[in-house]
Amino acid sequence: MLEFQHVTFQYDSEDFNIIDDLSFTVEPEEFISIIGISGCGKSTIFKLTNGLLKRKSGNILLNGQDIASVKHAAGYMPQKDLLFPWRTIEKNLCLPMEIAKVPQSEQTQRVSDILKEVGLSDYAAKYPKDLSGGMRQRISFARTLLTDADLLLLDEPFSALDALTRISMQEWLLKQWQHFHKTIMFITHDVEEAIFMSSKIYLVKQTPIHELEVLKVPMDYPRNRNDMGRPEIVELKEYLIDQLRKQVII
Ligand SMILES: Nc1ncnc2c1ncn2[C@@H]1O[C@H](COP(=O)(O)OP(=O)(O)OP(=O)(O)O)[C@@H](O)[C@H]1O
Repeated sequence: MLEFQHVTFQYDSEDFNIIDDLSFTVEPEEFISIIGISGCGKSTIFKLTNGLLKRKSGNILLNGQDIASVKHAAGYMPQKDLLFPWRTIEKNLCLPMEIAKVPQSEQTQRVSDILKEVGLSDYAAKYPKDLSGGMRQRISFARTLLTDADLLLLDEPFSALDALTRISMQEWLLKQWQHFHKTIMFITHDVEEAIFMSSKIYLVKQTPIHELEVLKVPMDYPRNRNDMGRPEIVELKEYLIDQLRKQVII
């Protein structure tokens, strides 16, 4: 379980706490989405979770331990795939293991296994430019899995994809989540995407972020897009849009 306990954070260049006494929990193996308007501090929550930023006060615990002391605590997948264009897909996937000095034979085996899992075995020797946007995001997700973290932080991973690829990637990611039993925290601006993917939505209602409103999505897995038209889902969608719209300054 991930626990934020009274966490406060301030950027050096700002004169206020962007995260202000924030507490919340995420249960193991859940798929949750964080939604909020642009610039409200969603990515800051991720950067505090993966240790890129240091909190001013409070605790961030993973299964009861200070997250900073947990090995391979969180895997991070950014919006852009960040694959090196001069490295093959296999070599891109090996990179974190090269840094961790994992033996070569183990690297090759693990990359071969993960490529099979994500359905891209035929692309090991190709370069990122040979892959579509959706395929590159699948590779990027595979690289996040290779961190061995149980908690995956996915920061708007599908925002640059066209609408149809995005829909198939959503379905693909849900299958991966169910297969690998990871805890996923997912940032998106897209209310429908958040509802379709998540068991719970964590809504940012104000900046500085003092609390997150947690809304349960009343749909079972596996998800069916036809259920998106059910009255309680439409009601949830309208509530979320309404809450976000209130905060947008035009
Ligand atoms: N390194 C930094 N130094 C100072 N301020 C920063 C820094 N990084 C982000 N901010 C500010 O903190 C606020 C929150 O940023 P953050 O990236 O967490 O928001 P976000 O909700 O993820 O935004 P978006 O949805 O647009 O990606 C923004 O106003 C941003 O300008």
